[in-house]
Amino acid sequence: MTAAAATRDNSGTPVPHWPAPFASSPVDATVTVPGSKSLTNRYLVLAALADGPSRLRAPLHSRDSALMIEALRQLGATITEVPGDGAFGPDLEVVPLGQDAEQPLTRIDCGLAGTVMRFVPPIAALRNGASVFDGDPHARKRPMGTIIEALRALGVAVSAEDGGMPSSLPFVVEGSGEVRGGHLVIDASASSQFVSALLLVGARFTEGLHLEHVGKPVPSLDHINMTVAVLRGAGVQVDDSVPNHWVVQPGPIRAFDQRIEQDLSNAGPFLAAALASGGTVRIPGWPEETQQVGDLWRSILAEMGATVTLEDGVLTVTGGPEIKGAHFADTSELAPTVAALCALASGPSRLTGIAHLRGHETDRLAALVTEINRLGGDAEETSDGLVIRPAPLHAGVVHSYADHRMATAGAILGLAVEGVQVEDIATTAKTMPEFPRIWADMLAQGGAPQQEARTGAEG
Ligand SMILES: O=C(O)C1=C[C@@H](OP(=O)(O)O)[C@@H](O)[C@H](O)C1
Ligand SMILES: C=C(OP(=O)(O)O)C(=O)O
Repeated sequence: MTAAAATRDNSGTPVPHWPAPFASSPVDATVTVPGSKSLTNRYLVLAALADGPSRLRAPLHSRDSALMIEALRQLGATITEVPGDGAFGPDLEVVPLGQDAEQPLTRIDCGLAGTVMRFVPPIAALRNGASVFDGDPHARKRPMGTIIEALRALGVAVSAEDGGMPSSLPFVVEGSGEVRGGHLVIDASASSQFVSALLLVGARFTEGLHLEHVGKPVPSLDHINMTVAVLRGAGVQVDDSVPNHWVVQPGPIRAFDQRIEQDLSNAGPFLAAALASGGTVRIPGWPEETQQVGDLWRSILAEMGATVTLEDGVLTVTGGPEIKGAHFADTSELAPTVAALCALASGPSRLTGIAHLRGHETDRLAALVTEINRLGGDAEETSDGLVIRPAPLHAGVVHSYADHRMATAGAILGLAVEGVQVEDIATTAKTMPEFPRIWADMLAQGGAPQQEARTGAEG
């Protein structure tokens, strides 16, 4: 896999690599992270489709949420920032999009956000007008065919801007103001987001939606369960009692006032710091009950040798003398963080059920193997995951491939291996613009003294 070229800012000037702080003693810190990307973008979609104004409290403010807000504004929703009590930015008030006369052509920038490129086209189908979808260069490589075919099967015209048949971004959705819905068969084996996208709008189809998946297993099932839970919370009837079938009854989506949980997937790198440094990290406000896949950190990190407790809403993770290798199936978006820990483990690890990570922000399996091995590690791709064996790591540059979770994986490796630099740490802005600051704060709290910043170098 070719490593990314040196990052440049808007004026073309090379941006120095980020010297990953090395933990010369165990971390001992309490950390909170911004709101969940998956919950923020689901609630934004539901609010745009709801039967009245809604409020999101303590939502995420990041590139992915900004792209979702802008996309929904383009489709006619009014979204306003209002003061709130969240530590990471204002609340959001959303006035849903109308169902008016013909609307002018609009352009939607999906960036690299899977939730925008998958969740928004079905909403555009309900709009009376054409919407052009495009995104970052790598977004054009992410799997989109299932959504395009699904909309066509529902009677919605989707074409390339030159009139051809697209199978990926960019494409044009010609909304006619309504979608009949009914029984729809799709292959969602490349991304759970295909299922979530259609379920989120299903209640607004005239006949509702009976969605059926056929093909290899759907990955990231926790994210579909999250979609079903938020829909039910907004009064939508969803029957998911038969595997691979979801039936959404037609009807209104109730307006809501909803506090967004912190992003438990993004809590992962901080919790991993406890293992990487043999220290302790506490996260207050850990939800008692959640649909977020990041709740799996409790079992994953325990299996890797940490002591994990959840008391009075505070998750405490303490690393042991060594990180244990393990076998994990379907770690979904947690996989890059898990892989970084596996590269520091004393025994071999296997990650399975994550073939679809090849279609994420980058081909994550190839990127992880390349970057772990670049530091002297021993990682190998399998047909559906990774094998990572113990090997002494050394200093070097970890490339991010515009992938926020590759950048944070580099930060974890840098805690345990002196002299690691991360190319394009700013890519963490996709879901956590505050990452470098929160990481530095964690290290400044005690335990590990933060290493002097080293001069960035091109690698
Ligand atoms: O619906 C969501 O919010 C997400 C679903 C998952 O996508 P895949 O099913 O493509 O893995 C996950 O990896 C992504 O980060 C967020
Ligand atoms: C796969 C991810 O993002 P997206 O929502 O763009 O698919 C991720 O955040 O790990």
